[in-house]
Amino acid sequence: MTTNRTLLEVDDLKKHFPLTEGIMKKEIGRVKAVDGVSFGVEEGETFGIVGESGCGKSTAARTILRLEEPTAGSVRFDGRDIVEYDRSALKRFRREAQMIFQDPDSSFDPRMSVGDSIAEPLIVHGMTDRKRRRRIVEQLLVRVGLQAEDIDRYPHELSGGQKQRVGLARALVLNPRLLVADEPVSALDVSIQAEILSLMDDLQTEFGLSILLISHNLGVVREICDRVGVMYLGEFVEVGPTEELFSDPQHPYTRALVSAIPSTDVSDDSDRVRLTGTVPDPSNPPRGCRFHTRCPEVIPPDEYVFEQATWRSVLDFKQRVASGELTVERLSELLSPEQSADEVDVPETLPVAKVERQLRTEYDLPETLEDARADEIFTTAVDHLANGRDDDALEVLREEFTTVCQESKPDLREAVPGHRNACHLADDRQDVPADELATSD
Ligand SMILES: Nc1ncnc2c1ncn2[C@@H]1O[C@H](COP(=O)(O)OP(=O)(O)OP(=O)(O)O)[C@@H](O)[C@H]1O
Repeated sequence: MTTNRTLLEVDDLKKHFPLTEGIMKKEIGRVKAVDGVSFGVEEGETFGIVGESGCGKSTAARTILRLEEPTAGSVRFDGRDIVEYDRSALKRFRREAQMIFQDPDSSFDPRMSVGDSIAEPLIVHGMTDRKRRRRIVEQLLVRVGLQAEDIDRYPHELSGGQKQRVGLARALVLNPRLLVADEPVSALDVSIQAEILSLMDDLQTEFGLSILLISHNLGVVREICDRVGVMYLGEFVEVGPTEELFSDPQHPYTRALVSAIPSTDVSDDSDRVRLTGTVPDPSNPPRGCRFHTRCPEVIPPDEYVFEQATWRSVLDFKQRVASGELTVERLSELLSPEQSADEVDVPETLPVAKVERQLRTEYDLPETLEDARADEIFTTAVDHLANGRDDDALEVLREEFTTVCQESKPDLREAVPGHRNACHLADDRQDVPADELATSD
């Protein structure tokens, strides 16, 4: 139950880590782990951040809690910027904003009893009355589904699920207003996951908590989040109400993630979107839309007619040429897959027709592209490659096979009230009145 009062407000938050070299630690680049993220969490609301491993979720959470200093942007908690907190405000913030982790062991000292672990924050914050502490801890243990007698047990005597319940008790003992949960259930069995999520949901209502839930698992965020932000390479690509985001995902990346959620009908994967390629390096993110290098819906150039899947393959080919991988040497290896790399004879030039056949097979391209002019460009590029002129091949491809997705960065904009997404495909929709959008399919 939210109050419509914003507790946490994150504005254009950035956290970059320097990449250094040598003993002088010369900066040679920056990992843009979080690169301009904005969202708010209301009192009593659960906001989820979801995305693949390495997209910056944990760094965002740690920076929001000021466990890392932000590179830029602001985080306001209850209206005040956390970067400007003095010591006493920071101490209060440490009480009001708590975190739980994937591995509950990391928050426990194995030599401390469950009771002592949960009570530790009370001592740190000045509660000296031992009996009172014990009473509070016993009540909390019951509240998180354990027994008062568990107070004298030790972490090694507990199962993973029980440990996470103790982790929750410890996080709640100071009566916080915000709980940041970083992959709180991903180390647990699926049956236990549902129990812990349902417990978090109950505790939220009971304690009037706001929760920031971080997970790579869409099923988990769908379970308890009111709203979700989908993160890719340090940025949000879509932010919206959970059910809307799952039933009508606006961004191709969200569509791909949602389609990959295992269906109850295992034979039905007809709508499943398969993403090609790996997540690019966050120290050198792609130009334009960061997702364009993997996007199944990447926009083709106006000048040519392409089937969508063919255009994706052509761009994959262009990216491989740009990576400098398709040298005559590498192509020779591709043409002789039965030989090991050091056995392959590398001539100065290769037969163009053979290379072309091989590349068409590899990129699942038809014998001739639908658009005759596009086919000519492809053949010209292959001709350059087969003759060792990689730079010329790249120049032709760069000049002719362009996409707005690479050329300009889409803004995160509201296409439907309360639902933002950053995609050029949605740009046409920006001018349509919101009430029409809500009813259009
Ligand atoms: N202290 C650090 N120094 C340098 N790079 C870092 C540091 N912490 C994180 N990174 C990098 O920042 C990027 C984002 O990492 P982060 O852990 O926030 O992602 P994540 O989405 O939480 O992934 P995971 O679920 O795998 O932890 C990664 O490329 C990671 O290697």
